[in-house]
Amino acid sequence: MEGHATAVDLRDVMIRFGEFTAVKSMDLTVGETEFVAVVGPTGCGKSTILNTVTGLLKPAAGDVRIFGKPLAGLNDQSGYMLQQEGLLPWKTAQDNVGLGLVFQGRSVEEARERARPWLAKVGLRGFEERYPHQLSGGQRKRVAMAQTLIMEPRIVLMDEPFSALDVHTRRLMHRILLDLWQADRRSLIFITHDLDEAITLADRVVVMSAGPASRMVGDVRITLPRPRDVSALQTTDEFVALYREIWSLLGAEVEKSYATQK
Ligand SMILES: Nc1ncnc2c1ncn2[C@@H]1O[C@H](COP(=O)(O)OP(=O)(O)OP(=O)(O)O)[C@@H](O)[C@H]1O
Repeated sequence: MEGHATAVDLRDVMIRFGEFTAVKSMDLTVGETEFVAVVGPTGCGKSTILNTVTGLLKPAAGDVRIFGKPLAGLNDQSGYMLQQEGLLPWKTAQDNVGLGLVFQGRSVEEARERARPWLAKVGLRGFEERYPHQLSGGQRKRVAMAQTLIMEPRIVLMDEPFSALDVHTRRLMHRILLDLWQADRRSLIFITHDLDEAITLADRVVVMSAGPASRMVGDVRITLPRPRDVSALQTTDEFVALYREIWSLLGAEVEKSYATQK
């Protein structure tokens, strides 16, 4: 594992909703500068795992440690970016980016001051005064990304953040995310259905089995050198070999999941 310290350490975690066992036994470790993607069939418990890392869900069994300490209550070291970006429609891009700072008690002026360079970092200089409905889907995602990262969480959690975007915009988002992450490496857990996306971005791809009662079935190190050229990468022999290796694990689980949902 990369990174000197372990940021997230889930050991034999079981998550239940009443009588329903969503996750039977999950082990997941993520280093403090490591980018880990989690893939698995629909309903296997990927979001459930992220919610466990945030402290929103309590495991029925097992251990959750954040930077070595057992997680009690909410994880105040994590920042969460969801699939639905949740921008406030009545606030401008810069006020949406600064929202977390205002919640923390900073003045609106200070929040705006600090939001502006973040908008520039995600390529939205000049868009400060736009409202969410005046932005494209990809631009709204960039605002949401800045809104998460401005808080400088030590652990960044992303739940299918780009799944609603077209393939070109998604690739642009990959480039922006990798540039930001490489400039200031954090522990990052990225949930996706898209194996190309997982391999393009991550240091490791963790594969979960079909649910219910899912578990980890694979943990593959992505040896592709960084910095990565997201447009050229996917046709390289190394990428294709990694895709095959991981799909040999994931494909079987996806088939199982189809079989139970027919
Ligand atoms: N609050 C809840 N109450 C009951 N069951 C739940 C709850 N939240 C999730 N589940 C169930 O737990 C399982 C895992 O859900 P989760 O949303 O984590 O899956 P996922 O892998 O993120 O799915 P997808 O890929 O479709 O987004 C599913 O069977 C889901 O129906």
